[in-house]
Amino acid sequence: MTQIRGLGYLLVQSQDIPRWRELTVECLGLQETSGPEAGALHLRMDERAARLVVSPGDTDHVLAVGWEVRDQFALAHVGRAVEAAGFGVKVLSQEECDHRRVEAAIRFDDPAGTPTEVFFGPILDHSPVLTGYGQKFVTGSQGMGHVVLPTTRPEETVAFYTEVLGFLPRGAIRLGGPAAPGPARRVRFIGVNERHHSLAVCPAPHGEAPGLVHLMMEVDELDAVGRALDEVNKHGFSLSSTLGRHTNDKMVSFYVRAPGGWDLEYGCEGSLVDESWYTAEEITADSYWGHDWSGSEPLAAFSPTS
Ligand SMILES: Cc1ccc(O)c(O)c1CC[C@@H]1C(=O)CC[C@]2(C)C(=O)CC[C@@H]12
Ligand SMILES: [Fe+2]
Repeated sequence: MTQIRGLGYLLVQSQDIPRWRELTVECLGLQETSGPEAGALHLRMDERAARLVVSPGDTDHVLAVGWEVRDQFALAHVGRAVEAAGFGVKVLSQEECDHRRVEAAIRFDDPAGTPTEVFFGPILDHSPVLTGYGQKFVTGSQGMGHVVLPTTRPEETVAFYTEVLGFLPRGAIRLGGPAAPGPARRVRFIGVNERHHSLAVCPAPHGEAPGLVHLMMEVDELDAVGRALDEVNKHGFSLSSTLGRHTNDKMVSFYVRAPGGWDLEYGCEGSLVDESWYTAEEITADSYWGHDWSGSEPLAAFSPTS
């Protein structure tokens, strides 16, 4: 049984904070809030102080994927398991924890090179959550959403999350479709709670920045997804994929290119997994309908010139 309860936060760096604000606040309806870092964009989705923080910098890349555990005992347990697997673990200082607004955290790189943190004790903000469309973000026991990580070492990366951190396989899709020539390369979906996947590991040709394929956030109503889609188009953001419904988690979503060459997936109606009966399946289409990727600009993780 994994100690990890869900995706807790995501910290990224970007050269273009104003455009990030336009996308997340004006188009997607996240709440901008105050925070410890001057010049950074602190974004609220729920009662947590901030779920997504975008810090200004010279390059665009992930600073930390934050996984949440129940308490200090679970954190110690995970730290020991990661060290025993031969990975260097750093305990974050009080200052670093204050910056993230958590009680305690550890940090290590996963086999893909993703800066990974495990924490407990998020600090809450009890003021009303003011979202742009009156929508609620689906978080709570399902965590803040899911991330898809690119990796040049898919086997090691999946083995790390499943065997060291105890994440659960939640199926796969073959890249290039079921009849692709050569050895099968799979995107593997991995979960830790009732959300179908909190993580997906995507084979990628090279391992440089930004270190992310996408972040998915879920809202509680289709109208918010539609309204966000209108605003994304109105504000001239590049749609990586049109609206569609996925075959595995049944989510209705679209994908928009964020500054930095990776995507934000914005959706609703994700299904819940019942671990009593679930078995990992291989899907042969990413969607029942929609999700036209043909207008997508290349992902930074896939283009050799990034
Ligand atoms: C197939 C699928 C199911 C549920 C999801 O939340 C989800 O993001 C996906 C798509 C995963 C993946 C991706 O994000 C990058 C572009 C990919 C690699 C494809 O070209 C097919 C699968 C896609
Ligand atoms: Fe996704």
